[in-house]
Amino acid sequence: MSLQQTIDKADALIEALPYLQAFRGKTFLIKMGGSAMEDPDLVAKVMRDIVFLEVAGINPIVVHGGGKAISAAMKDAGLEAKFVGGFRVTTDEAIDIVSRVLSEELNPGLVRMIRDFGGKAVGIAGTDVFIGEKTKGIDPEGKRVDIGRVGEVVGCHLEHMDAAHNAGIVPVISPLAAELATGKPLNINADLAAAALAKELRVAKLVYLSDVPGLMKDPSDPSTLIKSVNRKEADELIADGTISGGMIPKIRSAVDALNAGVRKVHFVDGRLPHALLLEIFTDGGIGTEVVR
Ligand SMILES: Nc1ncnc2c1ncn2[C@@H]1O[C@H](COP(=O)(O)OP(=O)(O)O)[C@@H](O)[C@H]1O
Ligand SMILES: CC(=O)N[C@@H](CCC(=O)OP(=O)(O)O)C(=O)O
Repeated sequence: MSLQQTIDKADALIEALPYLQAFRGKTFLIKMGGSAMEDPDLVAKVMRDIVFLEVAGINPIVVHGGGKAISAAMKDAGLEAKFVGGFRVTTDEAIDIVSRVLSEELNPGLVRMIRDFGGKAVGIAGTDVFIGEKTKGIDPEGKRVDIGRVGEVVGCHLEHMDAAHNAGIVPVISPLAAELATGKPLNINADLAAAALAKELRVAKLVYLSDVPGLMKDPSDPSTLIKSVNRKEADELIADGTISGGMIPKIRSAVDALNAGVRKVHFVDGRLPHALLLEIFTDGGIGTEVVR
């Protein structure tokens, strides 16, 4: 490596200086999408970036998804994965699979990775954090239909979170809620779970890691990345059909979180090495920022 290359490395650290100064002591909520969790090597790189944030004095909280892994496990069990309005139809049989995949496979895997990089992490079942109520799905004709054990978040218990925070441990939370009426588990869309907690904690940043470079005018063309969007523009992009599928709950909950006082929301490609650090610590960023 030439001397100049070595100096460039130090420049990168200096570019991060104002951000490190601004963010020390702040809480960031990072939603790790299931679509970015397929390759364990790439997931491990994200977890290493999270350890970096923690060492830099930021309090990262991870809420993870797992839609793809749940669908695969359902298929193995001979069940068909069906979605209504972006929510998984979750029968009594399916909720057991959802709970198992999230709590016994994906959640401990993320915790282990953080620990492997010398970080401290604790897995927290979403049922110990989120209080939920059953919700209906909206079918393509706009009708409300029963979709089983699916919920929306109506409140959060923060005791486990506070304990983790005070001990300097990264909480890793699954997207399940305990039903208010029965205490039984409800399946929660992970984007909504992340936004609910971000709102409750009024975090400085909410970051969605997914499998696309960010919000795009044409989802099949990365050169159409939208670098920055405000709440009004986001609504227009939903109305004109630019935003569809899994991006709808993300952008809706982003706007919701901003309305509730969250400072900034980011959409970043979780498969790109160091995307999280590049978005947070460089002047240009690399994904989409959603601002008020
Ligand atoms: N305008 C858009 N820009 C980017 N992605 C979009 C857009 N509209 C729809 N999408 C889709 O949203 C998907 C991300 O949502 P989802 O699959 O639910 O991810 P995750 O598992 O990370 O929550 C992308 O893979 C893409 O196909
Ligand atoms: C109700 C509902 O749809 N829950 C989601 C929970 C996981 C999730 O949201 O995962 P991603 O972030 O990978 O999409 C599901 O069962 O797929």
